[in-house]
Parts: sequence; structure tokens; C-alpha cells
Amino acid sequence: MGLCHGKPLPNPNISEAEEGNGEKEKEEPPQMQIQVANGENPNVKDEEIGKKSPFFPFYSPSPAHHFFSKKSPSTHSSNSTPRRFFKKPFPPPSPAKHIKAVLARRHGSVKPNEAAIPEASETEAVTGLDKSFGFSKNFGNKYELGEEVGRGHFGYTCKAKFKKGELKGQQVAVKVIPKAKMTTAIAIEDVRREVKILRALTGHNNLVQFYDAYEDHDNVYIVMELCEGGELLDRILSRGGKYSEDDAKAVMVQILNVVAFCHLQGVVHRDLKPENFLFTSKDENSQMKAIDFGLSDFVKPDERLNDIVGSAYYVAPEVLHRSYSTEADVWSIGVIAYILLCGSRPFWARTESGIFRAVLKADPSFDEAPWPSLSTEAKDFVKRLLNKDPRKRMSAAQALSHPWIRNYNDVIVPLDILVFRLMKAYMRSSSLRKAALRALSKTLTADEIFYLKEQFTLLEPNKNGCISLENIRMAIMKHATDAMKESRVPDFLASLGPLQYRKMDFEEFCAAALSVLQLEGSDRWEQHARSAYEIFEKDGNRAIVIEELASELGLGPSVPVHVVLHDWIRHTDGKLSFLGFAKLLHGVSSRTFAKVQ
Ligand SMILES: Nc1ncnc2c1ncn2[C@@H]1O[C@H](COP(=O)(O)OP(=O)(O)OP(=O)(O)O)[C@@H](O)[C@H]1O
Ligand SMILES: [Ca+2]
Ligand SMILES: [Ca+2]
Repeated sequence: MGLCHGKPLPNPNISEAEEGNGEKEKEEPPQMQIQVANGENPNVKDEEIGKKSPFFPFYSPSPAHHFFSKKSPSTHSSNSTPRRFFKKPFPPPSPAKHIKAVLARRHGSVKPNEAAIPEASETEAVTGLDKSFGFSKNFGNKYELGEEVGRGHFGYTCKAKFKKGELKGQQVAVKVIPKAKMTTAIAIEDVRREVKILRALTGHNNLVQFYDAYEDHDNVYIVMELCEGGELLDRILSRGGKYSEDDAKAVMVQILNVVAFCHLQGVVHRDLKPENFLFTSKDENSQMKAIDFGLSDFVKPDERLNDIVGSAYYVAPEVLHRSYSTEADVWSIGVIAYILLCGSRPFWARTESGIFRAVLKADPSFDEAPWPSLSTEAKDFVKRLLNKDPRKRMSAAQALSHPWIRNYNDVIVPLDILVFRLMKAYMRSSSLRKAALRALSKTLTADEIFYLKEQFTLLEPNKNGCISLENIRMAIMKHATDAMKESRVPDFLASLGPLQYRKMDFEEFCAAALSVLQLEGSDRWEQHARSAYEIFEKDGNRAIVIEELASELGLGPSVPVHVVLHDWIRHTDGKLSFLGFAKLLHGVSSRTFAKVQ
């Protein structure tokens, strides 16, 4: 591999000089050989790209352990998570730390050695912040705090017991977030949102049960179910890294279930990593629960978020480009899936910006052991989660419909918000594009149809096998929580307005809810498009003059249509050429052409 020259990153605002996360980064050589796609220089420095290590390569200790050895802001012992302090031969700490920009934004400037917890004197200087949350004030009356069970950048979690009443003696977990650490308005807002999201989403089987939130002068207390089985991370470590495919499926199904649910509610977690999934008991087959919605946010179905949030190893490329939505979580799940199946991280470097470069440019290896011995479906599954283009990446609900996982025990495919986004684009398309999509939908494979069938069934079609806007409204309401109000999911239905006056059968639904971009990302795209064009030729293609095509496409007068659409039409008979057909499938607008010119 040739020498790479570190180009500035697109956005993260972090220079090499700032790197280090407070530690001398002297890890063992990284274990992932970063592959170079198409012979391209991945822009990752040579010294950051390692050779194979004989050691188990995945290690991620407590995210902020280095400052727990300092004076703790709490009265609890500072070394409460000793299980992660592994001796050699494991590399020294290489945790899934939060991206430094996150910490800087939330806590003001961050010194290299102190990621998040400022000294008390520092915080007292911060005035004018309203740190009242409106939570109940009687935490101390109701609960008795016990031993600490875990820690993160933002809080520490303790066992606690109900002091009295019917539930006397029953154990819970309490995440204590010191107000002293909330040194910016953003940090306060994050805690407010963490509680709001937990309150709204609680009830899902794979999401930690939330009980209540309290506050006093010093702390916010988030009371929730106690998960006694430890973190997924620890189970990965104790197994020496690798999971069998079936064991990985058991984990993946639970992660995808809860994440698909969050996405339908319009919540993006933004910090999915093995540290943030807990087992309810020590049992091998214990249920897993998502925790830590501290970086989560509401996102409207059409909205893009732009703040760089998450933990470096798990962050999606589009997050670094500052334009993302729920697909970013699916990328993180892809990273987890990759780790489960092979024991190594797909994107590795010694420095934060090195990791970012790998995420943006490098293709993870699927050539080295154990990948050649894993099933084709498993590899396809992971690759589709780790597609760098979020529009081509599977959604969480689609991942649950993937052949690798869909027959595993009792997988239930949940309603997918993506279907409504695609339907909206379809409803706004010209009749010619609808015909093209219909032709394409006839070329779908049984696997692709499987997902669409599941989605259609969830919309509960009427006796004639048709759906209307009312069916969609009912299906969404059936799964609605308070989070949907915040993310405006019901408002989005208005964009499907035309369905108020007509119904849609399964055939049309397939045309409306298929994703051209996802199909384009598959190996079989050329084949799909060619056979779709043949179908379109028989039933849909017609002679069309350029002006009419331009108006069908909704192109404005500023577009020189004779120039840009010249090759779209076959000159022998005035019908759409293959190129025109393929372009039309993508959907175009005056803006597309404005960009081209
Ligand atoms: N309900 C629970 N039951 C048992 N342990 C828990 C529970 N919730 C959290 N923990 C433990 O406490 C740790 C810290 O919790 P959490 O991840 O919510 O804190 P945080 O400060 O937001 O962390 P981070 O640095 O990842 O943002 C977890 O990794 C876990 O080990
Ligand atoms: Ca956490
Ligand atoms: Ca957190």
C-alpha cells in the first residue's frame, strides 16, 4: 500500500494535534488490514494501518476510565468497573470513546486529558444555566442507593431499592447524572431529551424499562429496570471475540427489533455500540436491552440531522459529512455485526481522525479468516449494513427481512418508515415514471418481494387486497408512542394525500415502495434494469416528444431540455431509450439538471 497523505476531513473539525483522547495512543498494531477499494488510496496513514495481530483484536474498556482514577464527582468508588482492565497481551485501552467534537460541544472546550468531567470549581463558574427539569424531587424518600454497577462519560449507574410501599426491597437501576457536569445548555438539553425519549419509548421488549426521573440540587436520577447480565461488550470479550452465526443472529435480531421500533417512532439513537446493550440476566439466552439514549434525538421522516455525534468506531460516514438520519444507526449495527462475526473492528486506526478516514474511505476486509468460512448470506447481510451510501443501505426493518436472519426463530418484521418515504416520492412522480417503476417491480426477486409483502400485510389491506390512506394511518397509530408527536410522523401522512381518493393494490405498492437506489447497489442491478426495460417496452414505453418528457419530469424553463434529454429518447421511434428509462427510474428534477450543468 502506498503512502497516504492525510487530506483534511470533510467536517469533523478535529486536527491531528488535538488527537490522543488524553492517552498516549500506544496500542498494539491495529488488527484490521484496511483494504483499498479499486486500487484507490484510502487516505489512511500507513502507520495507522496495522498488520494482523495474533491477539484477540477487539477491546474496548470503560469509555472514560482514565478520569475515574481521579477524584470522582460522586462518593462512589472510583474503580468500580475493574473487569475491563485487562492485562497484556490485550492492547491498552482503545475504547469506543465519544467523538471529541461531541464532548466539546456538550461540555465546552475539552482538554486532551479530560473528556467530560470538569472540576467542581470550573462548573461553579458557569452561571445562568437553568438546571431545573421539573422532575419529582423526592428520590431520597423513595429509594435507597446501593453499589455502583457502571459508568460512562455522563453519569454513573447504581443499584437502588424501593424504601417502602408495595415494592419495598425491589431492586432498580439508577443512572445518576451530576448537574455539575451540565456545563452547557446543550448538555442540559441532552439530559432533558434522554428522559423524554426513554419515557416515550419504554415498553418495547428490547429497550430498558424506564420507571421515573427525579432531581435534586446536585443530580438527575433516571430510575429504570436493573439489567443484571452485563454489557454485550463484556460477553463479546469473554467469548474471545467471535460468535457463531446463530449466536450472532440472536443478538442481531434483538438489536434490529429495538432500532426498527425507534426509527418508526422517529428516534435515532446515535450511540449504538456493544457497551449500550445490556442483558437482563447472566443467563446465556437472556434478553437484551438497549440503554443510553443520552445522544439520541427526534428526527422527522424527511429531516436530515447535522451534528457530529457518536463514538468513533461506530460512526457512519454521512454523520461525518453532517447530513444524516436513521440510517446512521444501521451503519453502527453493521459495525457490531462485523465484530460479532469475526472478532475485529471493521474500521480501525490509532487516532480519531485515522478512524474517520477509514470510515469514509476504506472497505472492510471480508477476505481474511473467518470470513471465507462464513455463509454468503452473512457476508451479504453485513455488507448491506455497511454500505457507505445511506440511501443504498438496508433499513433496520429490511435487515430483519434479510435471508440471513429472517428465518431465525420468530423474527417479526416491523413496519418500516422507509416505505412511506418511498411512497411519497412515488405519489409525486409522473405517470411515465410510475410505469417505469411498475416494470422494475416485476423484476424483483422472491427475497425482495418478501419484505414488501410483510410491509403490505402490516398495512392491513381490505378484503380486495388494497390499501388506502386510512389503512396507513391506522397502522401507524397502532404503533404510535409519544415520540411520534415530536418527530411529526403523523404529519408526514399528509404527503400521501392522493391516496385519500384511491386505493393501492399490492402490485402498485411494490412499484411505490421499492428503492431504486438500493437495487442499484446490488450486484444484479444491470440485469434488473435490462429486464425491466424489456417489460417497459412491451407495456409502458411510448413515443414522446422532448417537451412532453420535460413537462412529465416537471423540468423548469431554465433547463435546456433538447440538450439534456437528447439521449433519453430513441431516435428511431421517439420512445424512451434504455438510458432515458434508467434515468427516469431515479427520478429527476430541475435541481438534478442544475447540478449537472
Ligand atoms: N439499567 C441498567 N442496569 C444495569 N446497568 C446499567 C443500566 N443502565 C446503565 N448501566 C451501566 O452503566 C453504564 C453507564 O450507563 P450509560 O451508558 O447510560 O451512561 P453514559 O454516561 O451515558 O455513558 P456513555 O459514556 O456511553 O455516554 C452502562 O454502560 C452500564 O454498564
Ligand atoms: Ca453508554
Ligand atoms: Ca450516553
